[in-house]
Amino acid sequence: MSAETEQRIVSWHANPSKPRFIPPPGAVDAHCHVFGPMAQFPFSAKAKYLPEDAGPDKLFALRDHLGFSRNVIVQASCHGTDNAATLDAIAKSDGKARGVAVVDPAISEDELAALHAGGIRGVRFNFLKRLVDDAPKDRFLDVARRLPAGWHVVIYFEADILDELRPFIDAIPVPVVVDHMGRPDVTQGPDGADMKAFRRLLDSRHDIWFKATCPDRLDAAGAPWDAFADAVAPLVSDYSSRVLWGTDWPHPNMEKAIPDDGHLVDMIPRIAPTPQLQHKLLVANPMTLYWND
Ligand SMILES: O=C(O)c1cc(C(=O)O)oc(=O)c1
Repeated sequence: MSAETEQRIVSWHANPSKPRFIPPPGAVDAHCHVFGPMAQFPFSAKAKYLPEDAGPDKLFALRDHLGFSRNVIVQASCHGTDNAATLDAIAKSDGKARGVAVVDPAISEDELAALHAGGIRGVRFNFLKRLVDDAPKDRFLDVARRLPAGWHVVIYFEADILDELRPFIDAIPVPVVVDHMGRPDVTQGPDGADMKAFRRLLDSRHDIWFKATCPDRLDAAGAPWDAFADAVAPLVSDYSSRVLWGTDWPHPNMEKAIPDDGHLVDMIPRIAPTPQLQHKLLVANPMTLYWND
């Protein structure tokens, strides 16, 4: 554990409200995480934050409270490349969760096959310097070429490195899912420079997907996150067949501005106003990527 994070932090709301929006049957929370429990699944020695336990029981209780049916559990950076906590949560989900792993690029074919059997359907490449020590593009591409059939790559980066990352993204030989839209400055509006650059990326390939997630991270004004709604609604409508939604629970690193998950769910009809869009965002799209077998 890194020296600056000795105290365990809580980054999630203790008592989230019941959303007014009722998700359609079969709705998937396609971006969430588990932390530990630490006694069973210790955090990585390289972790940049040390959270309190946020295990599968809490995650599945939240799923039910919010009116969702399934989860896609994304390996959190605090667990490094040991996916045991994520796999444990998937195993306890009764088939209602699938996952995205973080792997050492030297991983063997047998280990990849074991992850597949455990419900993993993608690998995550994280480029945020505050979360990971290094992001070796050549090694990432090497593992991206060896993934099991039907898998994709999830990539997390900030808007200011999108141009620099373009050759790398262009070379990924499987579908790509962009976490949190590559963190655009939503206060620039729907036609701002960041959204335009992100649209150019989406237009460059038809198999690049994105998560319309994290108003709490991207809109510092706080709930009801109007700038986020204004900037993101046109993107959801224009690229409705390749957009996903998730809570981001337990909101790693958000301990100073913890969002109410019920309020996050109430963002859905503002960025996806029709039942057709809501069904794509919450059911059809995530089922295509994660339950396509
Ligand atoms: O912006 C973040 O701090 C963050 C961190 C993690 C993680 O630690 O894996 O995941 C996310 O989706 C977002």
